[in-house]
Amino acid sequence: MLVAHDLHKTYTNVEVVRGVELTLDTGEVLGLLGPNGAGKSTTMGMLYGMVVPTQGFVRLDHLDIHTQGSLARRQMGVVTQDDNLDPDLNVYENLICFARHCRLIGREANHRVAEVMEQVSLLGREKANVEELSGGLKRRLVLARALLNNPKIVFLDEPTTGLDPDARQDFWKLVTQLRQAGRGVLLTTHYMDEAERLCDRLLLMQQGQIVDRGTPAQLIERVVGQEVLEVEGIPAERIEALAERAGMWWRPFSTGFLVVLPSTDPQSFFHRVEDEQPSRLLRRKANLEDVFLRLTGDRL
Ligand SMILES: Nc1ncnc2c1ncn2[C@@H]1O[C@H](COP(=O)(O)OP(=O)(O)OP(=O)(O)O)[C@@H](O)[C@H]1O
Repeated sequence: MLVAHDLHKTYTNVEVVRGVELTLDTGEVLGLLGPNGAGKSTTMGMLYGMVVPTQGFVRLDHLDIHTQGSLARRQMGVVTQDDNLDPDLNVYENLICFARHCRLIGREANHRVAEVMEQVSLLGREKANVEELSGGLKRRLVLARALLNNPKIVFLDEPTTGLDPDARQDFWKLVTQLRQAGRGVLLTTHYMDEAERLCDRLLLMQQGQIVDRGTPAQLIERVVGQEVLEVEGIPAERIEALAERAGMWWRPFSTGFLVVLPSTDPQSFFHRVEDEQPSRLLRRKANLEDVFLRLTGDRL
């Protein structure tokens, strides 16, 4: 449905996005992950037509985003990083104003506003002032606004940043419902649990380029492996020696180290580390955060 080919963006001689290729289908959640400044928001901006690419193109079905932008954008909903709601208007007024922008008027507009409010569980709060809403409710209102034009694709740029765990889970349910309703969702997030839980496929970005892609499970298995150890209380040289003898990747992690367990005979390796008498030793399944640490050397 959405296709981006060879996208580049240069700002004042610095190429911040370099050769991005991606597709997004109906009923699919695609995650765009990467450290701060990797180029995720710029890429997203090019996908929904707010940032003009220096090179490359984006198509939604047969519409070119940059030459047929207004037609294409009618099929898109965008939740940006900032809430950008009008603080002088209440919840209902924020939605009805945007409905007009989507060319909805009269009863049709009222009907659609009621529908999206129900969809994001905001019914009953029509008269609430935007400033009175919690962070989670504001995010739901921004999502409701993005859904007014019944978009095929919804762009969510770090939608749950700053939300408490309950509000994040509420938002996750809404994203799952969007997927079930057959919409394509493009999501950026710094929360690896969120990406693992919600996304069908992931693209990992670093310094403007996509450095790896796959399902969460594929990336974890391919980039890290099945299991890792979190180790504290032994010298770096010992971990280095053990890891290098087994040919396994390791790195400093929190107040200790992270080391990958070999897939053949992981138990022996575990015992060798245990014999060093660490003050803390945790054996656990590898996760997306480990993938990220391995690929970028950074935390998200
Ligand atoms: N309008 C602009 N003018 C100049 N440079 C810009 C502009 N917008 C973004 N950049 C630069 O492009 C690079 C990529 O920024 P972008 O916001 O796309 O990264 P990001 O991966 O979304 O980061 P974050 O996770 O912090 O949101 C950064 O170095 C940023 O400073």
